[in-house]
Amino acid sequence: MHKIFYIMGKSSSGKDSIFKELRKKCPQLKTIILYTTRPIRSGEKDGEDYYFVNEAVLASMKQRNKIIELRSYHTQCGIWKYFTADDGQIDLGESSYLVIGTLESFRDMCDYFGEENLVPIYIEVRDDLRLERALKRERLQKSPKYAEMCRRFLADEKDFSDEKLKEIGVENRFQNIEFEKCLSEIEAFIIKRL
Ligand SMILES: Nc1ncnc2c1ncn2[C@@H]1O[C@H](COP(=O)(O)OP(=O)(O)OP(=O)(O)O)[C@@H](O)[C@H]1O
Repeated sequence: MHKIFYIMGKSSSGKDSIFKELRKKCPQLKTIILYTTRPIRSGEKDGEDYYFVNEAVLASMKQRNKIIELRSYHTQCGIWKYFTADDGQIDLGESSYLVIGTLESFRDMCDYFGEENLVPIYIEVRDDLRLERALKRERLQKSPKYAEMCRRFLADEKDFSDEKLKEIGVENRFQNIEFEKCLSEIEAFIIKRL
């Protein structure tokens, strides 16, 4: 049976950046494209970063029991939902997968696919450095949303408390200080388990 390697971490810890590089280094890992109702950001592509859908599409998938996990965020710009759908993308008999998610979605994925089929990968960055990176990234957006950035930074404290990390059995923590070093550590960790 193949595995789902599940990348988690606070906002601006580097999940997306690590994910993108891992895809190049481990082409045998397939990706799962999540769905979101949040507006598309500069530089993102529909069907690549996410499937950007509206509430009507979500409601229709819900009605057909196609939602594996769903998270809602009460943001400064309204409620944004992110979800994984049972849309035929995932076949653990065929391949392993590389996915980014939250602690809650990790739990739901464990319930759906079996705990033994998921491997958590937790990325960490010191708070001051993480906030600096978040601000730098936000400044590059066409309409920076600083309030939302701050809300996420504060919410992370609760969402990724030590108790919660322990609860889901996160043992594999990777420090993203030097990008290349962090990337190689995660790559080696994955290759060992493939
Ligand atoms: N090791 C690093 N050194 C410096 N900058 C980094 C490092 N890793 C990532 N970054 C930068 O930090 C910013 C946040 O990274 P990224 O978008 O990958 O984080 P994320 O965890 O996916 O964030 P979010 O969950 O908020 O979308 C990006 O601008 C990225 O280029």
